[in-house]
Amino acid sequence: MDYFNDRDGVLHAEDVPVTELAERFGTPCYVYSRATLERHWRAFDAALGDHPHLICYAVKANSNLAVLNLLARLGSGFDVVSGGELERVLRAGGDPARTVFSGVGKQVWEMRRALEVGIRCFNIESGAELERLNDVAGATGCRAPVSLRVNPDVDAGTHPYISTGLRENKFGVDVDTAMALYRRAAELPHLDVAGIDCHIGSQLTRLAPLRDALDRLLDMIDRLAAEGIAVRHLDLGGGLGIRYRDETPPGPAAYARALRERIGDRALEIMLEPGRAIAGNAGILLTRVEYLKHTPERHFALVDAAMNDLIRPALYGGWHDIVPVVQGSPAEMRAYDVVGPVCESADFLGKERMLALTAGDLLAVRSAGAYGFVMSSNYNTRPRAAELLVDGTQVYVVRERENFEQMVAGECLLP
Ligand SMILES: Cc1ncc(COP(=O)(O)O)c(C=O)c1O
Ligand SMILES: N[C@@H](CCCC[NH3+])C(=O)O
Repeated sequence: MDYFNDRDGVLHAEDVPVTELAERFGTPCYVYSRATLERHWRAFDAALGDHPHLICYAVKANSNLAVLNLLARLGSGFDVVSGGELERVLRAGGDPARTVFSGVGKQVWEMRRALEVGIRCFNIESGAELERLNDVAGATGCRAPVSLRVNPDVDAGTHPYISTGLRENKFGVDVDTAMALYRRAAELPHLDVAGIDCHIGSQLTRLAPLRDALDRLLDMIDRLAAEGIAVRHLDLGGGLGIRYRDETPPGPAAYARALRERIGDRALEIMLEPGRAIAGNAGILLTRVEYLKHTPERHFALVDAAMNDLIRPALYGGWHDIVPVVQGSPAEMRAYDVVGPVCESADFLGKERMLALTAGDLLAVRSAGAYGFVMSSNYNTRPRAAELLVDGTQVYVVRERENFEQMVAGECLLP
């Protein structure tokens, strides 16, 4: 079931014609489907069934407060990577006791704040960070729950920019270093060894690398137990891919089966940090064709969304389906490069897409719910787009389009 689908030749977001959204709220804008977000979150939760578990949605994928709030209401946990994301979770009604803190560069203020609100666990990525957290916790008069993020050196088979579990990546620590750091953590007075963690990359389309990583972690868990260091949870991070084009990634059910099989009867709570798999296909970017431009080399559709709105095509060569909102155009079908107004040749949303277009047509860029708005910027002093959330026939403006004053707020002229 796709909650973005054609009805009578018009793309709908749940029960609302997307044409109506464009008319009422303008373009470009992001449109999210509440039903899709819920269905995806519940699929993870159901897949782990009665095994003790916590789904910590990766806030970075889509951090809109309304999105976080609806997941919090389902009972979701959260994975944050900054003090800012932690504040978003709190503002959205998320439970700090279900929140884990990942990331290689946690600052003292971020650690302090996370301790103050009582987060579930710090995913520690280096020896220096471990020592710093012990000091901060000591000064705060508490014990900090920790996991070590293991870099298992497995090839996740994804784009190099979003691969994180290889030795050359900055993330986590190798197995031997992690073993030594666990011994150190067990000695430090202000740390509580709670779990073990890894995250090998994003947009994974095969289970094999996840299984390999899991096997390495389970082996470590058994060795640590033999040394008297008991970890209570196993956090395998996020990473499950989605279908942008023709990928066939494993779903949460297959993933959970593989996990439970291998974990066997070890008393381990399972944590997962899915981001893209929950939000990616729950959103579209709506844009309008401003001009058509035909050159001897190419046909261009110049649209009102750009790389500042959706940077994935420019940054990773990310492929997003681009579909007309209204079917049945009489215009000639051509291979269009769909490009924005930004002054960069990397400013494209898609290349050589077969489309029948007329200026003024609406297009939907699909699979834009994750790493879309959150990676947007004001480059070329373009306002960041509005975000809408559709729930059946209801439409909520969950973030207004920026105005010029907001874009220059905090800047000043020289005296
Ligand atoms: C530590 C961590 N957890 C979770 C995620 C979420 O990943 P994804 O959106 O691929 O599920 C990421 C991003 O890749 C991450 O770095
Ligand atoms: N921003 C990336 C994913 C990054 C994952 C971050 N750990 C993307 O759009 O594919």
